[in-house]
Amino acid sequence: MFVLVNLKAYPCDPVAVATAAANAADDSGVRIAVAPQAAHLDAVAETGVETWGQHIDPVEPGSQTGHTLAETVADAGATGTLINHSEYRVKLADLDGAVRAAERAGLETVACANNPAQVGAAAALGPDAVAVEPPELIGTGTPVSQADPDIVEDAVAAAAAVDPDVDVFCGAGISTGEDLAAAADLGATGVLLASGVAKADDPRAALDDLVAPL
Ligand SMILES: O=C[C@H](O)COP(=O)(O)O
Repeated sequence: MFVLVNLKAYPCDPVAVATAAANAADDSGVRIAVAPQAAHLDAVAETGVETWGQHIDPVEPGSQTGHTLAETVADAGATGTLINHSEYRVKLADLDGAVRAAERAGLETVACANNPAQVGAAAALGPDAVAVEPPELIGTGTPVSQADPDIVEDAVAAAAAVDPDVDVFCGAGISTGEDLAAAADLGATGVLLASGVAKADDPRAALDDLVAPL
């Protein structure tokens, strides 16, 4: 299982969380990545943790003020990026363009989707993985694997029907090892989570609990 921790815009210390994640990954052998704000990519990457962007734009180098360029994200030390997070949705054409931009820059991609139908559409664009997240469960602490297990299984089926090479992750409300194990049982090969770690008093303890069943 891949554990992708999105720090969103939470007022946490990104380097402290990244250091905790790097140590938890080293000690457990579990793949853990951290996606900080774009301005914190360099500092997070310097901790040695696998570092991801939260977003890239479907633009090429050049006259593109205010956009997040895939190459810059890679230069800052990221090896992958989220695209189309529920809190930063993009048009289908821009999702396509962002996946192509990530390929150009050598970034791995996780395209987010709200439901299995969107998972199928996103998978058709050839990201490395899709992450299904019911928006109403984000930040609630109620895990998608418990509140809506069918959506995870249906997302796995929807992606497999389009492109069996696209991995399926799930997210929303995941914060414990039990949640992570339930996601794996439903066919997910990774989880996308945020508040359970970014808002934890002790991020290292939260991460250790998450990966304990693996
Ligand atoms: O990117 C992460 C997801 O939106 C899940 O957030 P959450 O773990 O706070 O529910």
